[in-house]
Amino acid sequence: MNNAEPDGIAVRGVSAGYSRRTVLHDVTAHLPRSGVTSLVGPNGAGKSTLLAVLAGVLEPVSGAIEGRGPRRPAFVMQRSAVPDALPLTVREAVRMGRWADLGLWRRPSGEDRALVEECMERLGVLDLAGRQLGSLSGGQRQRTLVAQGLAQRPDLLLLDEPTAGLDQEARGRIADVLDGAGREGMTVVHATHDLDLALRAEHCLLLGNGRLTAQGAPGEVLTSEALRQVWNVPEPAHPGPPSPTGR
Ligand SMILES: Nc1ncnc2c1ncn2[C@@H]1O[C@H](COP(=O)(O)OP(=O)(O)OP(=O)(O)O)[C@@H](O)[C@H]1O
Repeated sequence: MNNAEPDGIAVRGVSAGYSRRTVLHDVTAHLPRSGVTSLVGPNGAGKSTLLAVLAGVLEPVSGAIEGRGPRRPAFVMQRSAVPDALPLTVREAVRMGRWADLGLWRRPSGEDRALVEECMERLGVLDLAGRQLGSLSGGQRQRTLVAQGLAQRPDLLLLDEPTAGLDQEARGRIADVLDGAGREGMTVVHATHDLDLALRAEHCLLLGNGRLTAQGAPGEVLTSEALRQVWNVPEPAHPGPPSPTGR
């Protein structure tokens, strides 16, 4: 399935922004192929902007992305970016994930239909297949959007805060699905404020103020010292509670 460069995806000196405002500055990073990378950083650090550049929907001002592979990346946006009133059922929304491969005229094959059912099943929304998106809870809608991303069978699966506002069970299910997608050969990149999810990834990029602060194994990158620095939190006068990484 995965036709990206064997070494993964290279982000080379990427600067990007909106109108004349540059918000991402000279980011050089490596995203390992067939695995999960988490993007961590405070609000406004540039995580969504980097995802948009990786997705190819935002042209960088300078620099380049190499090794994305020939297939169009799948970009699962924050569920708040999807209008509530979209008149679609869950099954129709997940089916839309097949559109890029089908083109305008080809009807979905049995294989396409089976893939749609499988993706709904993996995200636990099969029993909601006939429900309108607008009638779902936030977590159910989020799981539907992830199912739509998976149904695209991308080389590169990008997700913006896929577990935001979800309960423990739904977070665990999405984390399992992302791990599975990585094992199946997809390169998965997600922006998150969920440190547990970030720590489950194979690789992690820490962004602060539009710049890459650190990259590597999440347990090495997400130290309490590094998190304090990018979040601009002063050193505690007395030793505080241990960080999630225990470092
Ligand atoms: N469409 C846009 N037009 C103009 N500025 C934008 C746009 N999207 C984001 N920005 C600005 O770019 C900067 C980086 O935003 P971005 O959404 O990439 O950060 P983030 O790390 O994803 O934040 P969060 O954790 O809050 O989602 C912010 O200062 C933001 O205000």
